[in-house]
Amino acid sequence: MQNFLPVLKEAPLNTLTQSQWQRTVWWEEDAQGAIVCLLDQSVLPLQMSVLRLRHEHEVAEAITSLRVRGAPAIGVTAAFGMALAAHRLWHEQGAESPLESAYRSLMQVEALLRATRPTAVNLFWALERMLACLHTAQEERVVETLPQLAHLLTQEALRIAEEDERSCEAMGRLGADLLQDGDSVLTHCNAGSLATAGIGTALAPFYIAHQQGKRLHVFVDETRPVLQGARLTAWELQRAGIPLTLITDNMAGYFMRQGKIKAVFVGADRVAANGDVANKIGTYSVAVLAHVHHIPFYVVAPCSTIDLALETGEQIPIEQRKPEEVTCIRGERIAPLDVPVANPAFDVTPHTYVTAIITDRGIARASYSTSLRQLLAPDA
Ligand SMILES: CSC[C@H]1O[C@H](OP(=O)(O)O)[C@H](O)[C@@H]1O
Repeated sequence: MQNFLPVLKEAPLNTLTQSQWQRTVWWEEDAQGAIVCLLDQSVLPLQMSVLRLRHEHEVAEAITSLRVRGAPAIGVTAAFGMALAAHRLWHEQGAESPLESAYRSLMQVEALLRATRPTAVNLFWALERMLACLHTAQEERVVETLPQLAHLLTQEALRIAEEDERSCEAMGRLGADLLQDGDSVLTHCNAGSLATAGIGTALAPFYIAHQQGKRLHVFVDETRPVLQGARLTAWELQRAGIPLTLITDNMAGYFMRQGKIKAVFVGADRVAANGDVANKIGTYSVAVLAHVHHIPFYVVAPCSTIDLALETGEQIPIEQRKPEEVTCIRGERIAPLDVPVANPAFDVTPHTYVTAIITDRGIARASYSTSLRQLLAPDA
């Protein structure tokens, strides 16, 4: 059920509670069961629509269709999807339904959610957390009934969401220390509150610096083909009162050469052990341009985005998305019929172009093979 709300300059906040208005993904329960609530990012900024999902298949579709997107946000959403499935089984099969069949069903749900998108490692990190919770419950008989299992999974998913909120704040504070009053910066895609359960990754330093009174100007790459910059980052920054200039992706070099860009801040979908970074397509081009112009290129990513199991970025799977994202804009065709199309959704920036990786546990600098492992060490 979607409730479309007109997006005015300031939408009617009484339509949504202040917290819902700020949030990307959240959890609700009612007499019929549980609900995964999502701000539908596929229709922003022209429409403000809250999706209220009661089935894990709807959650999987929301991730695949980018109604919710952004590495941390899809991890949190998938975790809620696992908990939602447990609540659905409980309400459909009854509180006394045997746990063993529920465990089998939930393993199938995990496989469904795992298959939604291949690049952002947060999705798999969050599902591993939920699987660990499930296996512990099963092997140590932590729970005796399906309602207890549903509650246990819900608490784990809520912890994942709360941890992401805190990690966004931590990255924001560390990143804000790298910003001076009057800085003009550039960002690519959307790595803001819409991409997380908190205030964002790459945009978090801008929000914190703004709160600290530092005057910033943000150049926002529109980020073809899905336009996360034009549609989502511009919307977020405008609502936050942070001055911005929206540019097309092919303008970044022009403004760098004019000396208009002091630093670049981007998010990440997966960081390999050597510091290679997978992020939205076009990030590599921005990184090379920044390198040529001696502009610091910062990656902002929580430790849940770092994949030490992959030695280099060459091993990161790159999602290939449907041609219509390139040949159409909002359903309007802009290219000839049957034209051959390539649509990789991400690229990999070699660590040599990365000035620093700002994480929730600290700032990693080269050599990343050492610094990232130190940050992720259990006793760090
Ligand atoms: C904070 S992660 C944001 C990250 O995710 C985006 O990809 P998508 O919109 O396809 O989910 C993009 O790579 C952002 O940097």
